[in-house]
Amino acid sequence: MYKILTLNNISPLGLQRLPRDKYEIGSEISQPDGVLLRSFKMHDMDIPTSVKAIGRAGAGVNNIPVDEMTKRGVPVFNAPGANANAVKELVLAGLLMASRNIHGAMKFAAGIQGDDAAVSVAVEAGKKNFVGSELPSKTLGVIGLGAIGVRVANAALSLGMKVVGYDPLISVQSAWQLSSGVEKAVSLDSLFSQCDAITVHVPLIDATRGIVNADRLKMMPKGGIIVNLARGGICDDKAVLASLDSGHTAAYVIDFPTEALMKHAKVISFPHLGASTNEAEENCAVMVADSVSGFLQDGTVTNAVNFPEAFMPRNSGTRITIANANVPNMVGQISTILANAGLNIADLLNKSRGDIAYTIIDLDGDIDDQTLESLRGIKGVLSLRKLPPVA
Ligand SMILES: NC(=O)C1=CN([C@@H]2O[C@H](COP(=O)(O)OP(=O)(O)OC[C@H]3O[C@@H](n4cnc5c(N)ncnc54)[C@H](O)[C@@H]3O)[C@@H](O)[C@H]2O)C=CC1
Ligand SMILES: O=C(O)CCC(=O)C(=O)O
Repeated sequence: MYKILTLNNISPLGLQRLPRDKYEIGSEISQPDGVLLRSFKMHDMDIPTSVKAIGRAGAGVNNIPVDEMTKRGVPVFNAPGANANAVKELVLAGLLMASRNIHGAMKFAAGIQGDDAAVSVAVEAGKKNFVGSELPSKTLGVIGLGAIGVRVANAALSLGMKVVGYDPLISVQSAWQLSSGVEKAVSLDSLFSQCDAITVHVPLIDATRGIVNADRLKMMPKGGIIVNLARGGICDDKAVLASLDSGHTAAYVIDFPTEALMKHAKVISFPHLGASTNEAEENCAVMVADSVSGFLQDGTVTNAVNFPEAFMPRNSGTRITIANANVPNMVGQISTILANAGLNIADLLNKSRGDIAYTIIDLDGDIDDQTLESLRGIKGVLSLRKLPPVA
């Protein structure tokens, strides 16, 4: 029986992928084998040593101590692209809300008092204060062309906008999916200087913290719109507020409001709503539950942010999996110990990613505790698991 601790509500469709004859699931589970979460902040949590896998039902993993888990040899899985359409739709909504002053106009309309005739007079008199502008005459800058950025860029093109993108680390897959109509910015500064609206779709990491800052906001034409549905911290909120106050920036759409942001008339705040659709919640939960169960039951690795992809079909024997530092002669040391124990390797897969390597070995016969301890004793081994033969 595997024990799964849930730190947030996970869509039942995902939890159904973990059958109850094999999985005990709950929010109060002790000594869990796996953890499933969404935005719960794990940095201050004492993560039990029983944890073998963590599954983030979403994209961003800045709420998880990934480096610490890597040192423990614990994979952290996410659900790449599973909520991208949901975020794209809210970005487009935010862009339209800002460019058509929908937010202020709705507040005005909700505040009108009186009978039908009075309402009609107030509506016609008040609407001049909310004149907006249309998207086709505008240039959108998209920073980060991954699962979400590509969808936003392509959708904005189809709405008639000119689109400029920036992503020095763009993946081959994203490059294939990106419309050829999206122009490439040579630098962030160049993107800011040519865009009327800018939307960020990068992870929050040291390199992206504060990339929307006072100097770059000044490079934008007057009346610009900033959309941040990625993470608080990617935009320097103080600089954005100052630019809104000066009248240079027209609107800020944010999915991570703070007290100061929420009070501001030119800020459109959403309550971290980007991925909150039934479809996205189900997609994310299913994808990550499958990754976690694949790892717990078979040692396979799909969509981990800190482990290499690793898949080897299961034979009927005992399987061992080893995560170790990516240094020379690890496989040599492992196979020597197995040979000395009289164990034959039926199948072996060894993959690496950066500083970490991961090995799956199917054995003819069982492996005893002493041999397992010898393997654990190899310098550089981070974690080792023995998976019983498939029933
Ligand atoms: N508001 C919400 O509910 C949601 C927010 N997000 C946020 O959006 C972010 C992006 O999500 P996805 O597009 O799914 O991730 P992704 O991993 O598919 O794309 C991220 C892109 O950012 C690029 N990138 C990384 N560093 C960069 C840099 N310094 N400059 C420019 N580009 C850089 C990468 O090359 C990659 O193409 C997530 O990390 C998360 O923080 C994601 C889903 C929901
Ligand atoms: O689970 C959520 O609602 C948040 C989604 C998110 O921020 C992400 O996937 O990075």
